[in-house]
Amino acid sequence: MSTKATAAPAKDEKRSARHGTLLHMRGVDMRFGTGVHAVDNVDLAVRRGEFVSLVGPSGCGKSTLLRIAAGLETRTGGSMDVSTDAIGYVFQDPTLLPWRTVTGNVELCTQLQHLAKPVRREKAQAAIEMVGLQGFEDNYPSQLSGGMKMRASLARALTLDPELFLFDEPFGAIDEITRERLNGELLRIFRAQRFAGVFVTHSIAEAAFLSTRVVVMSARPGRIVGDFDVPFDADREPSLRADAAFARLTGEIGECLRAAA
Ligand SMILES: Nc1ncnc2c1ncn2[C@@H]1O[C@H](COP(=O)(O)OP(=O)(O)OP(=O)(O)O)[C@@H](O)[C@H]1O
Repeated sequence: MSTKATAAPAKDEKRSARHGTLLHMRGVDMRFGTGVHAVDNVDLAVRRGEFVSLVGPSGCGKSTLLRIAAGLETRTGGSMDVSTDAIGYVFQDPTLLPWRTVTGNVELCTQLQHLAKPVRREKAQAAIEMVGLQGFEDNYPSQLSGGMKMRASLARALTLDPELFLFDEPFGAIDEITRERLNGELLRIFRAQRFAGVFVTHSIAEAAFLSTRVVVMSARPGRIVGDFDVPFDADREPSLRADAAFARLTGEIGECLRAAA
């Protein structure tokens, strides 16, 4: 999918794809019809194998930026290349259909793509196993915990084999222990799939634990005011959160965030 607004889209798109850049925003701006200036002149490039978290004060335009990347919202300025059609999006809410089982929900996207039933069954089962929901295939959403619903939502997006995976604060409403477990599982999936990830969160610790880069946005209109490389190995254990280097990094990100608020 390309949503470029510049004069030479094909050339730029090929250049981005060659460098593995799946999302490239240049000077992206968003002013809503209500007069709210949500996003101000954002430059953001995300390559395959990068997991970029966006942190920033509430209302600074993080979700808006993600929705623009997904093509759910049309920017009012700047340009953007998205060099893939395989985009996964996980919302804050699991958005499961209550009348469908876990398998039925996970199959939904591939069903909308008109994939043959055996193919979508196979993809759904693989995704269900990837998120650790095996044994619950026939359960309905009302029979699942909040964490399990989120796993099902993640599995549904995984069936699309996303190359660009966008997450809008998916674990915000989940208790801390389950959230840490889901962070570990998402990291494992990222290591296996190597998509380009953009993850919106309010938690600095979650951002630093999951990401290869943490981008800090200012208060609205959201601008990028900090971009931190995360130096830890891809193979991260929960104990990393207690590491002195981890505390130093989250401290620096927190300082940047406080100055930006
Ligand atoms: N469709 C819309 N029409 C008008 N204003 C909107 C629309 N969507 C978002 N906004 C406004 O744009 C600003 C940015 O909203 P957005 O949801 O992107 O912020 P956020 O950083 O994700 O917030 P939070 O961290 O609280 O979820 C807010 O002031 C919001 O009210």
